[in-house]
Amino acid sequence: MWKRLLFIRGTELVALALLASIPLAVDNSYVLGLLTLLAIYGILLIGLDVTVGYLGQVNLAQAAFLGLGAYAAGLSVSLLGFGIFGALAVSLLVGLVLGGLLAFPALRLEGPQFALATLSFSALSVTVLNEWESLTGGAQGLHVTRPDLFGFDLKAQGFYWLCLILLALVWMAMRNLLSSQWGRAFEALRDSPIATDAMGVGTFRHKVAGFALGSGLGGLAGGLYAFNFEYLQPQTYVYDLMVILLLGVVLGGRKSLWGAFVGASLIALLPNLLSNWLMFEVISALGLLVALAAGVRGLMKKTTKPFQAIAPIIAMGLLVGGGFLVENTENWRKAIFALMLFAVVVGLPEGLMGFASRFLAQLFRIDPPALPAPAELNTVLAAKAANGEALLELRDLKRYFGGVKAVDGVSMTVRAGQVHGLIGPNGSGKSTAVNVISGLYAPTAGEILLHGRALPQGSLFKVARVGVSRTFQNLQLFGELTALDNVMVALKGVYRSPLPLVLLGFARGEEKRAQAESLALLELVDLKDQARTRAKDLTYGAQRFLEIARALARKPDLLILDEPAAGLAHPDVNNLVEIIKRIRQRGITIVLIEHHMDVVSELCDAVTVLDGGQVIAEGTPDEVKRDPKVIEAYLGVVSEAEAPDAIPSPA
Ligand SMILES: Nc1ncnc2c1ncn2[C@@H]1O[C@H](COP(=O)(O)OP(=O)(O)OP(=O)(O)O)[C@@H](O)[C@H]1O
Repeated sequence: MWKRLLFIRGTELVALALLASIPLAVDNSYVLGLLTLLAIYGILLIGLDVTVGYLGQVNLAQAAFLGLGAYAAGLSVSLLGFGIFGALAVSLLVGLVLGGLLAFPALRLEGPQFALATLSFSALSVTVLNEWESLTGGAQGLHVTRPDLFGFDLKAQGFYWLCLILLALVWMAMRNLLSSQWGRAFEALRDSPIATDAMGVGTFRHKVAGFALGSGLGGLAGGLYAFNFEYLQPQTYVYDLMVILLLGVVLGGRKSLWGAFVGASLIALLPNLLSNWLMFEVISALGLLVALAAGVRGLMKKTTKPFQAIAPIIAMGLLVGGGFLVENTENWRKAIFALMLFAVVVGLPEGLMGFASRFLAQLFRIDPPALPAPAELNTVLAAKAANGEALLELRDLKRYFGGVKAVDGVSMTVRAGQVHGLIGPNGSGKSTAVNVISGLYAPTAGEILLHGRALPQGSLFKVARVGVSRTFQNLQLFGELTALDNVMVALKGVYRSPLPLVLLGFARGEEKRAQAESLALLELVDLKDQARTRAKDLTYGAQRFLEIARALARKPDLLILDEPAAGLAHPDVNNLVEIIKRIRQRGITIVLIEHHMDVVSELCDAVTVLDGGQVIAEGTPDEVKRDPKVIEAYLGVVSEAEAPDAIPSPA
C-alpha cells in the first residue's frame, strides 16, 4: 500500500516540482504563457470532468462558466476594487451559484435534453455578456487589470506560480472528494438513479452539488483566465471552445485528474498543433501509433470489436495523410477536432490516461491498497427483535395505471422477524405492490404503515431513509463501480464528515470503517473475494447476491426482495436460500416475492397470494398451497388430485 501511495504522491510531487521549475530553467515568455494556460485549463477540465465523467452528463456550459467567471473577476476588480483573492472568490462563487441554479431545472432532464439545456444556457450567457454593454463593454471587449498580490506586482512568472498553486489545491481537494462517498454517489447516480434513491442517497442533491462544484471550478478558471489575458470578449466562450473542452476531457480520460491534466495540455497546445505543420504531423502520427497499439492489443486479447479497433486507425490515418494534402491545417480545425473526438470516443473510451494507467500498473506492478479486515457482522447488522409484532401494514392499498387495477385493495400485515412471501401468477400485482411500498410509485389510495406510523409515499429516497430497503426484479446495480463500492454507496451510519473536512482529506478514517463494514456484508453473501470486481463483470448470480448485500447496507428493518431467484441456476438458488436464512437470523424482516414454490416453502413463515391485484389467500406456505383459489389462479383448474403441491415452480 505504501509503495502505491508513494508512487502516486511521488509522481504528483515530481510533476508539480517540474512544472514549477520550468520558468527558472527556460526564460521564454511564450513557454510561460503555455504553462499558465495549462494550469488554468487544468482547473477548468477537472471541473468539467465532475459533470461529464462522474455524473455522466453531456455538459456544454463549461465554456460559459469560464466566461462568466472571467467577467465576474474583472468587474469585481474594476467596479468593487477587490484584490486578486477576493476577485477569484467571486468568480468561484458565481460559478457555484449559477451552476447550482442551472442544475435545478436542467438535471431533471436526461441525455440530449440536458445537453440542450446547457447549450441554451451558454447561448444566453454569451448574449447577456454581449448585449449588456454598459457593464461588459459588449463586443468591444473589457480590459481587466491584474491586481497585485499583497503589494507585490505579479509578473507573468509569479502569476503562473499562483495558477499552479491553485491547480495543486484544486487537485488535492477534488481527489479527496471524488474518492469519498460523494464521488461514489456521483458515479452511482450515473449508473442507476433509481437505485441511488432507493439506497437513501439523494439523487437530486448530489446531481446539483456535483454540477455546482464543476461549474464553480469553471468560474475560478475564468477568474484566472481574465487576469492572464487582461482582455475579455464574449465571443471567446462559444461553440469552438465547448467542443475543445469536451475533447480535452474525453481524450485525456474521464474520471481522472491526470486525464484532465493531459486534456488541458492538449487544449493549451492545440493552437500550436494546428499552426505548426511538423508538430501536427508528429502528434497525428503518435495518435496513429496509439490507435494501432490499442487496436491490435484489443483484437489479440479479444476485448475489442473489429470496428472499435479499425475506425480510430482510419481516423488517425486520415489526419496524418490529410496533413500532406491540405495547405493550411488551421482552416480544417473543426474537421480535425471531429476526427480526433471520433477516434477517442470509439477507440479509447477510457481516454489516454485510462489506456496508459493500465500499462503503468503492469509495468510497475502497483498493487491496489490493501483492504481492512471485515468488521464483526454483529456491529454492522445489530440483531433486531423478532417479536412478531406488526411491522408493515397495508390497508386497502390501491394502485391503478389508467384502467389497469394493478393493485386493487390489498390489506396485509408483515410481522417483525418473519419472512413473508408475496406470491401470485404473472401480472397479479406483486411488483407493483412493492414498488408502491418502497416509494417508486405513489399509491392511488390506501395506507402503508411501518411500526404503526405512515410510511412516506412516492419517494424511494424518503422510504429508504426510514428503514425499508429493496432489491429489484430487473437488476439495478452500479455497473461501473466495484462490488465493494456498490455496498459502500448504500452504507448507513458511517459517513458523518461535513464537506469541508472531506475536501481537506479528513474523512479517511470513516472510509476505512465503511470498507470494513461493507466487506462484512459482502462476506455474508459470499462475495468478499470479489470485492474489487466491477459489478458489471460479476456473474449473474453474483450480481443478484450483490444487490442483496447493497440493500443490507441500509441496515434496514424491512428488506424487500423482488424475485431474487429469477434467472438463477440451481446451485445459486440453494446459495440464495442460505443467504436469506442468514439474514433472517439477524432479525431482519423480509418480504419475498418469489415464483419458486420450493424456495417459498423453505423460507416463508407466512404467505400472501395475489391475483388480479387482490389478496386471494393468506396463511402458511402449506395452507396456501392447498387453497383451491390459489390452485385455480395458477392452473386455471381446481382438482383434488392436483393439490396439495400443484403450484408450478419455474424450471
Ligand atoms: N408502469 C405500469 N404502467 C401500466 N401498467 C402497469 C405498470 N406496471 C405494472 N402494470 C400492470 O399492472 C399489472 C400488475 O403488474 P405487476 O408487474 O405488478 O405484476 P407481478 O405480479 O409483479 O408480475 P410478474 O410476476 O410477471 O412480475 C399488470 O397487468 C401490468 O401490466
